[in-house]
Amino acid sequence: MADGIKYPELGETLASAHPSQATLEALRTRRSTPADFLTGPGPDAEQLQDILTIAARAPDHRRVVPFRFIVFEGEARARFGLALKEVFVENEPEADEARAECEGNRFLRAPVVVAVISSTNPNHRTPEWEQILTSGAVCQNMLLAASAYGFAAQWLTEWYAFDEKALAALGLEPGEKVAGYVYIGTATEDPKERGRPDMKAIISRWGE
Ligand SMILES: Cc1cc2nc3c(=O)[nH]c(=O)nc-3n(C[C@H](O)[C@H](O)[C@H](O)COP(=O)(O)O)c2cc1C
Repeated sequence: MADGIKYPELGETLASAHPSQATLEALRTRRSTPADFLTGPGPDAEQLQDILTIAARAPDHRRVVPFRFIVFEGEARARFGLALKEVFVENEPEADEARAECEGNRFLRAPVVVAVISSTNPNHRTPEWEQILTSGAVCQNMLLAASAYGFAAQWLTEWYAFDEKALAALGLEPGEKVAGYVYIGTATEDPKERGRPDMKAIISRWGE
């Protein structure tokens, strides 16, 4: 646990709400930063531990904990990249070397990459659908915690979240899936606002 960071004890009474204009403003203006626009520094060990601990507080029906994290830092990013490159070349033997090199460098785009693994228990009383949703909430919590620490981030899947050989290289157990690779670092360029949902189109009031 990071020095000075206090996590609640089991059974401790907690605030039922956290009124904060700063939080509202951060949520109103939240944006992902594309991985290509990330660089160092990234979170240090204590910050990352806290970011992961916050992410793991996502809503989780009956505390199944249907997720786990695989962290990529330092030279592990390049080492995993070699495995990705190998899979890519096997899948696309016609592709040129520059493209293969690019695939091998994917994890080098950010100082820290966290693979959020959806690891559901299909035999549990909690429907698997709910367990899957928890992993999405974990990823979003991670983005918000990273942002509150001053880091930029992006939640990606890309092809290597779905390729069987890439998943084997990642070390997934049967039935596990990648909910996302969360790239965390410092933005080289601030993002611009993108289109947002037409709220009128997505809100209805039942019975009206
Ligand atoms: C499960 C999931 C997977 C995603 N995978 C990709 C991806 O592979 N490539 C990509 O460009 N964006 C991907 N995105 C979208 C980005 O994370 C991001 O949401 C998008 O760039 C819009 O930016 P915003 O978060 O600021 O709205 C994914 C989002 C989710 C929720």
